[in-house]
Amino acid sequence: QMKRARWIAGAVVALVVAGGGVAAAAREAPQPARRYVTDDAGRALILHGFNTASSAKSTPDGLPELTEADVEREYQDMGTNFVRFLLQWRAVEPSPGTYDTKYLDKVAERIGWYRKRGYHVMLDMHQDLWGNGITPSKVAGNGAPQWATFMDGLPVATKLPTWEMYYLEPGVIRAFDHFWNTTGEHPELMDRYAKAWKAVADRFKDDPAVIGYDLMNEPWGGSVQAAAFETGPLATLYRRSIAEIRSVDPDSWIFLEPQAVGVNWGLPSALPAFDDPRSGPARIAFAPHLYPLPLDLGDDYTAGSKEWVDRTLGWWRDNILRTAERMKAPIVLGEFGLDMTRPGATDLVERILDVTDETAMGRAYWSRDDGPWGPYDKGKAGPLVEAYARPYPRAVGGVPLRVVYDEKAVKLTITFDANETGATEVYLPGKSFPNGGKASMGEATWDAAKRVLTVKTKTSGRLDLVITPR
Ligand SMILES: CN(C)c1ccc(C(=O)NC[C@H]2N[C@H](CO)[C@@H](O)[C@@H]2O)cc1
Repeated sequence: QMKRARWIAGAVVALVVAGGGVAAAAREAPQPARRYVTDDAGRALILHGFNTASSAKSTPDGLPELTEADVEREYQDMGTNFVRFLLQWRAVEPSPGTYDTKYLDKVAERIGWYRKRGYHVMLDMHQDLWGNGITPSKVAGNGAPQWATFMDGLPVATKLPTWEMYYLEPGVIRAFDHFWNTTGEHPELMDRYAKAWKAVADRFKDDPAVIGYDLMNEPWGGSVQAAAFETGPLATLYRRSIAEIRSVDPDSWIFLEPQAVGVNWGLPSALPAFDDPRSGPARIAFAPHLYPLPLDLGDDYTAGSKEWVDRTLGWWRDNILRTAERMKAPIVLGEFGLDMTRPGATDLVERILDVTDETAMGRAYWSRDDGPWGPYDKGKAGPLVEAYARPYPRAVGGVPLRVVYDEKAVKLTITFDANETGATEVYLPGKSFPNGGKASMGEATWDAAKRVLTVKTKTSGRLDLVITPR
């Protein structure tokens, strides 16, 4: 019966998505704008990594279960260069206006493990369902501290068939309504959140590994939804947080997410453009998530439903590009992922990696945790390791136009408009590039320990840099 109910719900939502998709398809398919998150030298970065880690949602200290050896293994196996590192507001600010420097020290220690290996760290103020305090037994929810949780005695079930349904519980809606000031009774909460970001930015503004801040994970508007939410209270929170961050940190990138519901599946976001009060070009990026609806409804990326998934991927791509164009922002796909034991899972990961390559998006897989979704399950490498260990340009000395990896020919082609920002660095996995790689132009240096080929090319003109095995 439950499955039937889910199907009916899914059919309704699929019609909405189809409607959205048809409407979107009726318009000109948008082209990637070739905007990138850049490093201090101005090189375009292709961010390729994981969310680390979901375990942070429930650990008492709000830190992910992670060792430096885990970071080393990830680098050796997959050559990633990026991590979306989960923070918890409850740990940053255990009581109003008091910031836990010991927690931030422990975060800094973990960032150090990534810094040693050349990673870029995006700090994610993570929440799901508001906070751990939405149920007395803490069975669901993470992120917000207890002192910021006001449910006015409204009920929250202690057992629901799926975790997402907690978002509809009266007590959870009320907690969000107070935070967004929809009730008008707690205007201080948004300000506290923005100032918590100021405290984090003040701590990490000079850390060369910290690329920036993902202001809120999968925002949920409570009683206010869709465009009213994204252009209303969500935009207000982002503007206030940007101002607080920029009051101490002029240079880190700021990553803004749309609302999760609908947009994760392919519906358009109404997120507006945001000013960046820094001297120099804006450093504000758009950071959506991608979870194809047919998979959320229990389908696999196989047989008949593969076509549907590909259609929703097309709508998602077009709508994300339209929002990024409105924002004049580069795109980092903050989350995508699935149970890697499902049929077609590896094909879907490879398809999504191709979409991000074609559209200049960074990407962080959900998630690094041990288990059937992750690269390792009970410590054993699964199919995701090979799929994720693909050759890619970590940094490009110019503006990339196309990145195409021809697996059969073992050939990576990077087309870019060269500039004077520096050399291009390419990660080459051991499986297809056992002895490293060679470049079709410029001066190439192979670092066998890091498995990185650094290519000094001309600093002007449109170049087609082709990398093949040495
Ligand atoms: C009803 N709402 C608001 C809702 C429903 C479903 C998701 C979701 O699947 N999210 C995908 C993944 N992202 C989180 C972590 O950010 C994971 O726990 C989810 O699997 C989000 C929100």
